[in-house]
Amino acid sequence: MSLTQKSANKVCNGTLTKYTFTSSSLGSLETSINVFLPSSATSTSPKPVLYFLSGLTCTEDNAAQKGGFFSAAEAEGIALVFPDTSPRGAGIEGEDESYDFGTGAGFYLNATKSPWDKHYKMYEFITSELPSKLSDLPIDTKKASIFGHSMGGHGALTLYLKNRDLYRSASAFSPICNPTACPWGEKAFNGYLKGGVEEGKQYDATLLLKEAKDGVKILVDSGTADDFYKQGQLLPENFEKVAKDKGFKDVQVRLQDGYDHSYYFISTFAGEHVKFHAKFLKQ
Ligand SMILES: N[C@@H](CCC(=O)N[C@@H](CSC=O)C(=O)NCC(=O)O)C(=O)O
Repeated sequence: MSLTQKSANKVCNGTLTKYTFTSSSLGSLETSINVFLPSSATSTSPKPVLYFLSGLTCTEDNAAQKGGFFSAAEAEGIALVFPDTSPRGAGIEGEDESYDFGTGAGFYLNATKSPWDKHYKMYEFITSELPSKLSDLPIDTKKASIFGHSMGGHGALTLYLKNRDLYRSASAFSPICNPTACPWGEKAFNGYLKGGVEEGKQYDATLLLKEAKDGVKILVDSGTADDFYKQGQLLPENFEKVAKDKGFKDVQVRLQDGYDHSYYFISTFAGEHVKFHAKFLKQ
């Protein structure tokens, strides 16, 4: 087993375990994940998995500690995996200077610009290396879905739309829906990608949805009192317009009255999101 266990806590009758391992995708840096296993998970009854991608400044702990996902995951018999949001300790100059680039802000892409391209490969990490690391756990990684928050919502939507064979459904809380058209996305793509925003189009959920074949299963929730929404960082209206234009019946974009960008919002709708994915994971 290449996972090193750091802690384990019983929660909602299941178990949350923190593991570390050395990641090849992230240039041989150590990374940490939290894994929730429902009490029904056994080697003879492995459970489907729902990956949660967190937002800017987060580690693997924010959503585990504040998301409120465990009760629904236990009831549905679904494992949850919470990875970190970037490599840590790459030693790149400027890596820790801002909250929205570098450490804690990997943007779930594969960097192509030096010096970021050696370590900042969160796309490869989540889609390929992470599932392989779960092989000794009672998890059926062939039954997988993905969700996330803000930058992690962008990650969930784009990884799903680019890998319909890997994930059955995607959902997101306050996602960055159209990163080629907002300041956070422009900064990330210009910083990590040789081709800048043009190269970043391959990581833009609204643009990917335009090219998607029908059958997409997506739930998006954003709050009307979210300052980042008001500043035009999230642009759910652009994503919704494409879904409507394409006639995608299984794409829901909901604006929730009075909710902000915080984990209070996420925890309010956490159970609904887990149940949304359970429909597809248990088919
Ligand atoms: N200036 C703030 C911005 C950081 C922030 O709000 N991060 C959000 C995600 S934003 C989009 O990806 C977050 O989830 N924060 C952690 C939390 O536990 O709430 C700052 O630097 O804090």
